[in-house]
Amino acid sequence: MHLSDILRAPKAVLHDHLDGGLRPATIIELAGEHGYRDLPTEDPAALAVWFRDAADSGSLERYLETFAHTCAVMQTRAALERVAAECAEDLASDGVVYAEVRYAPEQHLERGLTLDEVVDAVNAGFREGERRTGGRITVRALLTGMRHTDRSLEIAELTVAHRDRGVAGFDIAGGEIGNPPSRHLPAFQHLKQHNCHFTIHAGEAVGAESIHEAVQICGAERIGHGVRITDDITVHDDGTASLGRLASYVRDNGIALEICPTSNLQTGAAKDYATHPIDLLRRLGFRVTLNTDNRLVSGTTMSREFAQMAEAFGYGPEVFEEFTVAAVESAFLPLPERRRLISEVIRPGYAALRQG
Ligand SMILES: O=c1[nH]cnc2c1ncn2[C@@H]1O[C@H](CO)[C@@H](O)[C@H]1O
Ligand SMILES: [Zn+2]
Repeated sequence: MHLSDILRAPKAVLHDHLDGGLRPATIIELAGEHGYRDLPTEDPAALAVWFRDAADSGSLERYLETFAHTCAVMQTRAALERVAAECAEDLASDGVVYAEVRYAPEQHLERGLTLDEVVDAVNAGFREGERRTGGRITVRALLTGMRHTDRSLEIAELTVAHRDRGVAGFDIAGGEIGNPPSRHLPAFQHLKQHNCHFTIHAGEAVGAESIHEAVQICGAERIGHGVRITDDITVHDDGTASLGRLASYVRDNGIALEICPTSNLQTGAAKDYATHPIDLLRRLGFRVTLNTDNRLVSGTTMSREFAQMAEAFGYGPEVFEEFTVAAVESAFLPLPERRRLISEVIRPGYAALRQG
């Protein structure tokens, strides 16, 4: 598949962090405005390389340290609006037609904004970005609770309060080791009580037990990463595979896995593209979606993830159409909107690609 076709293909991303995807030049400008002096360099190209290299350590904790610089410059209404608008523009120019973009409101309070003001600012930025692209993209926010802090219930309440106004669901993120999903059970119970959507980062730095908690104790509808579901899958010498009870449950219930290959290589959740579990999971019938995680920190785009997977596994447009349809089917959007996106945007887009 040619890069131009990959760029043109309609894409949907369910797992993309707002604070992991800033334009390097914007970080530098905002740092100037905020009086933030701790950036490792003031050259945009060098800054992009710095993020990717610093995050490429094989450890999730080290990967997450780089976010101190992006969060530092996302502390005012104007900065949040700008970053969100640019995020929508950048995704749209990469061919993304639907995006769920997540961030942790609690990380943007250093200069006096309230949680509600943070959410309003980011939403205003997304609306502005959608408008600038002429409506080529629809963006929804997911609000993230940080797993090492104690604000998840508050963020779950914030999610319920802002739903139907640009916020589609909730997530927890941050260091997985020592902070299991069950630690945030009250947040998930609140969301369930209010019929609200949520996904959980699980099975990235910790194995299947984290996914078990996320799905069976907390009730996650989707799993962020989830690659370590392979702990519960045995691949035999003849290439066949046996699934344990948890893997079967996740597959048979169509629980979407928000897979982010490049990020996994940086954090050590996977060894290389060629042996990334995405292909095994897809062949076994899991609901696989392909995602960026952090466009700046992982030095990637949706098109780049597609291209890496095309190279590693020979995927063509059929597989990318399958991933995209799976993503939209698992989106936290009302069903008629999901169906409309699939029948009016995704299917025709891939049909046009096949006709050349
Ligand atoms: O792959 C990941 N695993 C766990 N946490 C992450 C990942 N990527 C980003 N964040 C965390 O989510 C916060 C809100 O967006 C970021 O600040 C970062 O700390
Ligand atoms: Zn993530």
